[in-house]
Amino acid sequence: MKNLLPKDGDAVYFGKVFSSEECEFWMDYLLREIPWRCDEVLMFGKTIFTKRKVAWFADWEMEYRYSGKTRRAEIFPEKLRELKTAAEEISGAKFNSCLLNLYQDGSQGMSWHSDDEKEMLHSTGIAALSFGAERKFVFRHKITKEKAEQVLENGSLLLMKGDTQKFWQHSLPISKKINAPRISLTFRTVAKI
Ligand SMILES: O=C(O)CCC(=O)C(=O)O
Ligand SMILES: [Fe+2]
Repeated sequence: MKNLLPKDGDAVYFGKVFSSEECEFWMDYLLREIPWRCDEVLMFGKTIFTKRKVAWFADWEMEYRYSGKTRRAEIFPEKLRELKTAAEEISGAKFNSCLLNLYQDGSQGMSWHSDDEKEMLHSTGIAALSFGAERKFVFRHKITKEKAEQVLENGSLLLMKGDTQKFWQHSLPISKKINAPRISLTFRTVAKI
């Protein structure tokens, strides 16, 4: 367990928290059972559809804002709660929602951003579980432009908390060498509105 950031935030990498068998089970389950769809995001005032696919779940049918758009989350499927419970037990925090991301291969990634929507309660942080292909995850300080990176392993957990979103952006860079899918589950706490 280590903090990946030299200052202004806590990004704790727990490494692998699931066995290979568990990873295989979850990858298969998530690919088959999640209603994946392309995401709509606002880019320079225009709506675009992402190559990456997403799904949102929450404890109740909540509305939330992400990337300039208001969406509605579906209720957590019972099975998926097992992953939420695991993320909560390991991180010691509680979450009420989850954004799942599916990257079919290394041609799909996520550009620089902070998860700093005002409805997000930052005290608990964001816990990200990774399954499938190993991908590099990079942090960049908003002022000094310092960088920190970590390869997110199959079955690993990353917890971003404290001032991380305030001072750092993060991204999942494209890597043409990778031709297997990766799924991330990013557990969050959204304020009731
Ligand atoms: O896929 C990842 O690990 C990162 C996802 C992310 O940054 C997000 O969902 O906000
Ligand atoms: Fe993010």
